[in-house]
Amino acid sequence: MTTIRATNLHKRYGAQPVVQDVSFELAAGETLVLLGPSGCGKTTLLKMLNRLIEPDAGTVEINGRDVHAQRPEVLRRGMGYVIQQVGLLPHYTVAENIAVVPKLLGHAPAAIAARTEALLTRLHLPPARYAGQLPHQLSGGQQQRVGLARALAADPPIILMDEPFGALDPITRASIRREFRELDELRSKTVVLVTHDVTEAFELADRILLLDAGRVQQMGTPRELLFRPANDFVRLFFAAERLALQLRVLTLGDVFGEENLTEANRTTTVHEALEQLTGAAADGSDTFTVAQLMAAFGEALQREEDAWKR
Ligand SMILES: Nc1ncnc2c1ncn2[C@@H]1O[C@H](COP(=O)(O)OP(=O)(O)OP(=O)(O)O)[C@@H](O)[C@H]1O
Repeated sequence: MTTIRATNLHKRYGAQPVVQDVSFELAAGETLVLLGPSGCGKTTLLKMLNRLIEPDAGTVEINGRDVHAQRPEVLRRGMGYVIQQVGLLPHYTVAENIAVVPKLLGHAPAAIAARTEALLTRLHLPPARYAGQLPHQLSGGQQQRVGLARALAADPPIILMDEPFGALDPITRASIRREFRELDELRSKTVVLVTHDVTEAFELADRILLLDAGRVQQMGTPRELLFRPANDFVRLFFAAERLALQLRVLTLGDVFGEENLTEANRTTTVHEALEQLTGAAADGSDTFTVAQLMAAFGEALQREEDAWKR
């Protein structure tokens, strides 16, 4: 089922077109990453989805209803929103910050408390320690987790995220990204996430919408963008990190053949497998070595490139 449908969106500021004729459809449960260079219109496009910005032309429908037919504040309560600056209320505790939207929606206090506890636990912020703290007592990564908990608190079916990990150092960023991927809570949600970080896009996206100067250059799976770029812009955009991205796109199933693997292993990416083989937790019980993996990866890449050429 289509959850979000954007049709022929246009936006200009003065003479500068910022979003030009953008259309896309998103199914329930999909994660779409809006990717592109600085100033290409990602944030503007995201904000059109919850009416923080109104388009000059074009429509946005959520579950078949034009967002223009809905009051912005009602629309926004149904869509979680996470931004880089987090925007926690400084004089409210972590728990109070998370409860803002459920309270507005009139949820019962006991239900709100239970939900807050569950979310904090799942996001590795033990409630006994963190629920009563103020935002300034938390690290940037912890604040970002609270921002995510707040967006999830009222269990909205759609979550919009604008550079949610942008303010974090690279190590915290990678670990929060991993938690984010593994959060059951998010699996069923429709997520639209803005980033200019190519690796982040490849790790999180079901599909990527790559923009340049307000225009869609290509929309597709990470694999499609990497192996079947629609134009030179797309090809060059990924050129510098091509190998790292190929490691993230190809799975053990692609490399060794699905029939040779357990179900759990098939969808492990080559990148993850390399981390496991070389990381601190490696216990020597693996059925292949780094050298075997890299050789098979090289062959799989060749097969992939040949397949797209045909
Ligand atoms: N309120 C505004 N008035 C005038 N120009 C604006 C306004 N908001 C955005 N712009 C311009 O529109 C263009 C797109 O901005 P937008 O924030 O959507 O880009 P972005 O892709 O999200 O960029 P970044 O990755 O740097 O955040 C930029 O050139 C920006 O300067």
